Amino acid sequence: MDNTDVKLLKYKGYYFEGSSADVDFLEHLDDFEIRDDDVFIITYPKSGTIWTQQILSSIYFEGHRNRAETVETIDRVPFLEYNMHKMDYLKRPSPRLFSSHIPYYLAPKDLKNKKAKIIYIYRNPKDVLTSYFHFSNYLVTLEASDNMEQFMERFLEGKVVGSLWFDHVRGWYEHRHDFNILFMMYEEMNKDLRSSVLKINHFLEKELSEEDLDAVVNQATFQNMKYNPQANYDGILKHEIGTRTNDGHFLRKGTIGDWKHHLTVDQNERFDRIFHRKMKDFPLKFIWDTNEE
Ligand SMILES: Nc1ncnc2c1ncn2[C@@H]1O[C@H](COP(=O)(O)O)[C@@H](OP(=O)(O)O)[C@H]1O
Ligand SMILES: CCc1ccc(OS(=O)(=O)O)cc1
Repeated sequence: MDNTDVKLLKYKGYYFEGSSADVDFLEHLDDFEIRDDDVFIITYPKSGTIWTQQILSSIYFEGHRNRAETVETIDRVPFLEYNMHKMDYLKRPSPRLFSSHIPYYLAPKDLKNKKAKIIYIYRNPKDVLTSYFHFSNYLVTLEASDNMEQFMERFLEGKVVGSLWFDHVRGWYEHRHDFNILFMMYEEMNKDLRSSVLKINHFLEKELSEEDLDAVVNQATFQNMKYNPQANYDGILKHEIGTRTNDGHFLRKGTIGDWKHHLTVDQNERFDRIFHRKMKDFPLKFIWDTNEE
């Protein structure tokens, strides 16, 4: 695998995708001016970011609900730390929607005024690992691996964009009282999309007609997103950053438990041992399999 375009940037102990992150911006992130009606999606990579971007922008923008809007997902809900299109975030009209993979300790200090809202999506880490393995081999700026063993090693060391999954999820959860934050589980969204959209809608204090709600849910199904270029970051990934293959999609399988097809028995047992050690006493539950309640 060719890794010549890979750029991993470590800033304050956390790994960013180095070709898109701007160190000057990061240095001022703490003072980034937050508005009360800002909404942030915060995730560890591969946990359902683009899905929630789709849901949020459909809730907020009627044009998007009726498919009249042409702006790409990435420009509707831009990444705070990856300002790909050099937007002036300070001049964006309210309500501003942002996504981010930052850990809790890099959050702008104004976010602690508890008015702006954060939606934190978490996903079982074996599926995160599996999704991330494929995505790292897809995007030219992420380090590709020859096999799962190699990638799993880096994931468990935290030498990937997003750093260590365990620290990210624990960090945000343990500091939840500092923020106005809703925790959503990828697997619950997957099992019951409509209830999840309603939960998000309620948290956002938005009122949508039944018809609008149906449109939001309909546009956020995997089938409807998978072949929609806007819902796959096609513009930015295929034409700006670059991919290692032409036939992939950002949306891959969108299932629960795909890790079972990619981890060996030994790898799975090792993962379990580390998970149980690192997540001991962690109260959020995880769903590992599609049949699990
Ligand atoms: N509508 C949807 N339903 C289910 N999964 C979705 C989805 N939209 C995106 N995903 C999945 O979310 C993962 C990407 O997360 P992120 O946006 O945080 O990088 C991918 O997982 P898979 O690689 O397992 O398919 C992708 O397919
Ligand atoms: C802004 C587009 C983009 C860039 C890099 C990504 O990778 S990761 O999720 O940070 O690993 C995703 C989206």
